[in-house]
Amino acid sequence: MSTAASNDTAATANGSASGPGLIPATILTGFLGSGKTTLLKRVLTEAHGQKIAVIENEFGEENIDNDILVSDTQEQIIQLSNGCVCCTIREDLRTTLTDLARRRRTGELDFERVVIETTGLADPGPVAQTFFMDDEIAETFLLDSILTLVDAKHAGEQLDTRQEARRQVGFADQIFLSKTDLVDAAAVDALTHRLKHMNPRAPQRRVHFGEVPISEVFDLRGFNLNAKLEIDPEFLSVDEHDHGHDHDHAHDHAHHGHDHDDHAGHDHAPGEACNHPHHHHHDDDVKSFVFRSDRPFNPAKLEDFLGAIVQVYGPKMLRYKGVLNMKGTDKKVIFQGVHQLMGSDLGPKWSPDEARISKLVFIGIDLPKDILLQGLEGCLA
Ligand SMILES: Nc1nc2c(ncn2[C@@H]2O[C@H](COP(=O)(O)OP(=O)(O)OP(=O)(O)O)[C@@H](O)[C@H]2O)c(=O)[nH]1
Repeated sequence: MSTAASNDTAATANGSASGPGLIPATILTGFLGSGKTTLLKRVLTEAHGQKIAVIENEFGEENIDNDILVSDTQEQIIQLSNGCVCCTIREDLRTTLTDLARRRRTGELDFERVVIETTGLADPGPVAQTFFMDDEIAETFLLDSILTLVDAKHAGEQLDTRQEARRQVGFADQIFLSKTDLVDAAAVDALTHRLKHMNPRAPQRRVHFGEVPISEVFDLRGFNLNAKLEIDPEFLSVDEHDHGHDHDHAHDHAHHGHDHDDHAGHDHAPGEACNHPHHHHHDDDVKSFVFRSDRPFNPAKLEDFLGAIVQVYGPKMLRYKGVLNMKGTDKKVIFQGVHQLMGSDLGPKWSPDEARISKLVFIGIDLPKDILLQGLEGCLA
């Protein structure tokens, strides 16, 4: 069972966490061997002048499932980059973070941000939730984003067979594709497409042996309520009809391929045989869908509905995020959540010439799309 499922905390508003003085934290995740350490090393080398505390999670799979982030068999290495300080402690993540913050306050340690590299088998959900469930952590740290490395060579099989790999994609605020040098362009395209269906809101970027500008790694504010939503509207309109049926390896490729190709811009006549790798369909359990409406929400109804929904489906709701048109305010309401924890924040005003369209994307495991869409429809004013 996933650790996330054991979290039965009631929905909690987390508000905006972007105040000054908060220490930004980045979660670096990705399946075994996907290139996390390679990327981190590059970033630490490139980040001259920045002091970065790195928390390496070397947790066994059993520990992850039994007790979130407590390791009793292996060391947790907290290491500060740029040759500052290295120390080793054996604690859970919360204690580790609290301790880091305390030592920073007392001047014992000096760092500007924290990177947590999770093990390749970790579900990043509980790691992310640590930042919202503990007041002291929430007052000290700001979860900047979850970065997910995806190994272009092995992701196909990993996503087919490993739920952790799919969850890592579902949680991502930013996806980095590694090892694209080992596969052909069509395979990369197919993977990109698949990942986008699983998580339409995470931008994807190829990285060759971790080479990525530091500006694309830090201060993304991907997890932040006032961050802008990165959803490609065109993609999602394709997604709507594309996901109305089960994907199946046995499907007629030419038929389905046509839908995909319309979107991907690869033209071929309907029914024409096509061996483009897009046409290997996957029944990924991590899926996404979008709610959209030009009618405003009734805030009380919406709160009741979502509160009830997360009680039931929270463990399956990896990420949900949206910009809402709420009755009673002329500001955008930015809403997001992870599992049972959700929060909202007032964003900028709708501009006079802008259509006030609510958009809410859900990324989760076998989510009851119809129940959610109909329920949300019922919350409109
Ligand atoms: N060809 C190729 N190899 C890469 C690339 N990025 C990383 N690698 C190699 O992939 C292997 C695994 O990389 P790591 O950075 O150790 O992966 P990791 O995600 O930290 O691995 P775990 O800690 O085991 O989960 C290493 O041999 C890297 O050199 C890439 O873009 N192309």
